[in-house]
Amino acid sequence: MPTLGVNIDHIATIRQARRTVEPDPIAAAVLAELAGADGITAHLREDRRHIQDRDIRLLRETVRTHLNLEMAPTDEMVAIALEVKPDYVTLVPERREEVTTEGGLDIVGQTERLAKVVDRLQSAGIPVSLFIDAERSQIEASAKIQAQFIELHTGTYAEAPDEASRAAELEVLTHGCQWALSLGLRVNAGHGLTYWNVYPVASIPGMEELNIGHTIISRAALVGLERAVREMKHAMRGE
Ligand SMILES: CC(=O)[C@@H](O)[C@H](O)COP(=O)(O)O
Ligand SMILES: NCC(=O)COP(=O)(O)O
Repeated sequence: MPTLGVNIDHIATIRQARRTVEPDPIAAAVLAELAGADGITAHLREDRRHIQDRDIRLLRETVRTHLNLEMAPTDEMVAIALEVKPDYVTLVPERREEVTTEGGLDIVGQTERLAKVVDRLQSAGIPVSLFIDAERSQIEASAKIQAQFIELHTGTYAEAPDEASRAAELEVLTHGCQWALSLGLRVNAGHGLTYWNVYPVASIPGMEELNIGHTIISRAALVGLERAVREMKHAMRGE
């Protein structure tokens, strides 16, 4: 059964709605860990729409499980990662006008550039995960540039319009995970997972960590963060 990385971006979304100081993502990370989160994920976006640089620096000081910094593969973000030293970095695609991440990073189309970013981070002792679609070519390219992890984009699975297409997407994720493991990659997954769709993905053999945010924070707004995290841990076990 995979571990749970709680993405606290949307605690910061609520704070930024008023450009104020609450709710504090740092407090949210503490509560999430107390409730059983195995890791904390935070996405420092180029436009700082939610997580701020201050949040990342304080999370580094306070997270007791492990800190996953999601970021675009830019010089600015690499410099921040090298300074803060998260437990691992997940490289994700970003477009300023996107509402949320729309797909996986194109490793095949920018292999040389991303190889340099992966090397800079991993040479500094920061393992790198590449957020990709479960396509064989992207998985092979990720192994070629020697990333330690991939994170399979589960958005297409999550947004599947019916049971048949969802089952087909689950097969794609399962085969992608198996292929990645055969190439020596470690495998995480995330994006769009909810209490209702998480169990089949959590059941994929070899899946190491699921990064889940929006659905947990949405439930936390109604029942509290500790309960929302505990219920996600149960949902991942099919309970
Ligand atoms: C890569 C991914 O799917 C998420 O981890 C990402 O953080 C989504 O971006 P927002 O949190 O800004 O929606
Ligand atoms: N990488 C996925 C993540 O961290 C959270 O995505 P979501 O659950 O907020 O869609």
